[in-house]
Amino acid sequence: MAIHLPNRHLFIDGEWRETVLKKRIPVINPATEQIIGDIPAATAEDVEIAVEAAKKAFSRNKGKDWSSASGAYRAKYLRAIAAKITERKSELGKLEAIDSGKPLDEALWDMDDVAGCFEYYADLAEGLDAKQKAPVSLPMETFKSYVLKEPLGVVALITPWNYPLLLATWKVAPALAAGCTAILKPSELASVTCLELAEVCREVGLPPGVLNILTGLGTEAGAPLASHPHVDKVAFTGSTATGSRIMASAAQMIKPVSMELGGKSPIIVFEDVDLDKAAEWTLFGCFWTNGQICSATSRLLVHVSVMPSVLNACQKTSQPKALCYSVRPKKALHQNFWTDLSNGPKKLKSLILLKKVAGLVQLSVEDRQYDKTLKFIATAKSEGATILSGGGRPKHLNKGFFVEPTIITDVTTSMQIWREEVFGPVLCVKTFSTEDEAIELANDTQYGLGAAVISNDPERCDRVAKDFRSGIVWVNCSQPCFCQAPWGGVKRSGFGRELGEWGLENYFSVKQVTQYISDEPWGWYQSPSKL
Ligand SMILES: NC(=O)C1=CN([C@@H]2O[C@H](COP(=O)(O)OP(=O)(O)OC[C@H]3O[C@@H](n4cnc5c(N)ncnc54)[C@H](O)[C@@H]3O)[C@@H](O)[C@H]2O)C=CC1
Ligand SMILES: N=C(N)NCCCC(=O)O
Ligand code: NA
Repeated sequence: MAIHLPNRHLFIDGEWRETVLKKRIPVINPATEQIIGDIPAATAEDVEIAVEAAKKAFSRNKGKDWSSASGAYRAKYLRAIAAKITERKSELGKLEAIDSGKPLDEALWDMDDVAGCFEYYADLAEGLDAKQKAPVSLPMETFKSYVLKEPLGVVALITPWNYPLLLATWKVAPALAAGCTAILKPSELASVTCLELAEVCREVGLPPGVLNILTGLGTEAGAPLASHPHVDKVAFTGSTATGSRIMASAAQMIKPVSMELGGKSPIIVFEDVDLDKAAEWTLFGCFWTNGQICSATSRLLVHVSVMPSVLNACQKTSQPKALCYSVRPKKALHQNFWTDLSNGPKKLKSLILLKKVAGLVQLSVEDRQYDKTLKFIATAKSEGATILSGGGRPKHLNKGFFVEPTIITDVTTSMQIWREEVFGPVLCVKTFSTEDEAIELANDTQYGLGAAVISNDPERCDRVAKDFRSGIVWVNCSQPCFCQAPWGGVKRSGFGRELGEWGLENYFSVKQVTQYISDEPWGWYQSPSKL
């Protein structure tokens, strides 16, 4: 049962609109390497029209139609969007799977998270009105002060391909809840579900121009959007290199940005653990979503006394027949589980599917995720590391951008595999003997997004959680993510926090209103009437 890819245009000012230059980008199913459709390729010309639409929508009817309407009013649209996503969950999940290459059940899980995130920000939007005019206590009785939280304006939301609709939602939902109007630019490698979000917005009657969705290349659509003078803020998730480029262009206009960038996150496994649990979280932490998560715990630090048994358990668990690194109920594997790939790699949990760019998209070989991952593995080998398991393309699959889950040992801290983000299913392993040594190795990175500790000693977990230099810490788990809790990094993993109430603050400007409430003259000058 093949799934039909809808033919879409750009979504601007509440309507489908063909790109000015009529350019399109092919959509490739990474499981089959086949072109299964195409998406619009916006350019600066389209950006101009979309930004204008968002600007008008922000101030339409003096803001009463959106930006200064009540939070409760905006919440209704967010709830309607959530309901439509839920209604279309199975179709959207399939589209996400064939576009991004993630297993179908993971894509379906993402759709639940998308709907949940819209609902969550609807709740926060409803709470906004009561929180306005929050008083600020001042040290002088003759003054009174309060705070107004106002939407920042037109915001550009630029997102990557690993969680196409979910990471878009992490930005769209709070931006709209706050009263901003937005232009979303998803990744050219996976935009299909974001275009379906456009259709959802159209169906629920979101006021025109409130959310515009432009698909296209980073350089052709993303760059002119980020640098547009009428864009008041850029919220970005993606590579550190692109984040740096966007910051440089935003600096020209003193434009605020928030940055969710890469990572090389550690997971520390102490000697006091249950081996099965430790192995499962280690594998899930690095191999879930094909290892393509910015927070993947891709550096395993394991106590020297349990290293052989932990690795043994990991190797056993990552064999196709002992599939058990999903947090959901385990499913039996079909013997020929990789043969039906037409709907996406739905049963592939042990074989990891990677994205690759081909066709009309002009990117260098280095940017191709599949080649890049194999190159990382080859470099690790040439630098003297040992490929303990995996390390290549699965022999029985000759189509599709598949790479085996790979575990690498004999790693030193100067090796590329220790220092650089792979964004693929590659785990590198080092041992430690003391807690101090574990922390030092964990923090030996220019990144600081996630970090995990696995131990049965709660005090040790507390100490380690404090010592990690990261924005996210997982204790006795790795990767679970709740939209109520803050998400973001330190160091070169970026700054600013998404999700939770922090995610909403991203889209506000805070205005102080200070009032002089005394009847007495201020008294700095003599009263003119008394001169
Ligand atoms: N932190 C994360 O969640 C992610 C990290 N990455 C890392 O980035 C590497 C490369 O992946 P890419 O998809 O190429 O990431 P990328 O950073 O190039 O792409 C992310 C988004 O930025 C846009 N973009 C690219 N160049 C731009 C520019 N000059 N101005 C404005 N927007 C621009 C892209 O079109 C896409 O929408 C991966 O191998 C991985 O290491 C990739 C995706 C997500
Ligand atoms: N849905 C979960 N658990 N995580 C999403 C992480 C997305 C990221 O790479 O930024
Ligand atoms: Na794709």
